Amino acid sequence: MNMLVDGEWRTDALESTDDDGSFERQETTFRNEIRDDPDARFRPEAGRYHLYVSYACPWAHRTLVTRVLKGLEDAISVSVVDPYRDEDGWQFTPEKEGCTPDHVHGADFLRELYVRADPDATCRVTVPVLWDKQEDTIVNNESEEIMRMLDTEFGGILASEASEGSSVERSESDGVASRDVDLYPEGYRDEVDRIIDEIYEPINNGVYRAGFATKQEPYDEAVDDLFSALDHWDEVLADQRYLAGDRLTEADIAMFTTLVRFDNVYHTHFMCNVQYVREYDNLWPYLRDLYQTGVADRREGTPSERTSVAQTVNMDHIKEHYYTTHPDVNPNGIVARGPDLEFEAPHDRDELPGGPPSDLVGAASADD
Ligand SMILES: N[C@@H](CCC(=O)N[C@@H](CS)C(=O)NCC(=O)O)C(=O)O
Repeated sequence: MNMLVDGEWRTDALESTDDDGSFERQETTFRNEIRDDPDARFRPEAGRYHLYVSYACPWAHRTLVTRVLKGLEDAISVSVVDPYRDEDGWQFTPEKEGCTPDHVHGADFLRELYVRADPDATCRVTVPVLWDKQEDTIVNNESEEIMRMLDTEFGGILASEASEGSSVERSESDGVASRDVDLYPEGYRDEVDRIIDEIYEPINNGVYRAGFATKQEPYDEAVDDLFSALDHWDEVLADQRYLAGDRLTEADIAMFTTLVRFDNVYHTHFMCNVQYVREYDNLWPYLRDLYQTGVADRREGTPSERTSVAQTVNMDHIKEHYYTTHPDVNPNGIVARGPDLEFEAPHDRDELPGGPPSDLVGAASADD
């Protein structure tokens, strides 16, 4: 396994699969918080923070979806790494489609930023990374915590942007600023936390447990857990629009980034092939509903190109990453062709109670 040990890049560090063949995910290391509190070390400020992501990574993808739904595109900048990861870890290859330079330091490798933040770092070099340009360090590299911070701590920024002249104009023309989107609403919080926790092991991490298992038994266990959890949520979603009921929440974002990769990658590459998501009666329309959620373009009444969940999905990066980056799983690095999914097809989920927060819209409901 490739990781930093005392600030040095090592390609011979301990394995991530146990003796019994089960995949073990490592703990993340940078766990600071941005808080909307005058005494906090990291305070929400427009232009201060930067996100390092891979479009391929489901964990990083959670932060991108939250950033877009919250309207934080102008407040928090983003750099995108190359989807192909070799022995050198994540790298910046701006010449490649969909990738960017490291806008903050012009680094060649993501690991340089980890060492800059902690010269003695001993950890895996993972995305997402939330970087503080002011203190020149990593705030946090745990997706769930970053998602929560973007969701709950930046309300003041959006409100103040909206009260400035130019932002108000922008707000009226494309709905970017002053957005009423709370993805962790009062009254739903315990349920959202419970669901995020509940789906993590069998679903979000379950696909990896299946794909990286090196023995039959842990693979079987992972696949059983995964599909019983998917069956369960398919049933739940027959009567309610979202995982926590009638409101779109962070729990849906956590589920979305796994489901959207499922049929193209996990089904084949990770051998999660009991069933496709597109064969589920409710999970498949639910996935399309989330994919089509975005900010209303006020002229058209449909999600605008710039600010929708769809715009955060880069299937080319997703497929290239998984199929080419795990030689143990797919030694020849051939990228499986299909399936071609119609994420844009109508979903009829708007017939169920509830809907996206008031400033968001789903494409199918807008057509009605
Ligand atoms: N707990 C982390 C996990 C992030 C993670 O594992 N990211 C993967 C990409 S999908 C990564 O960067 N892996 C590189 C490595 O482990 O060397 C989170 O949720 O943010």
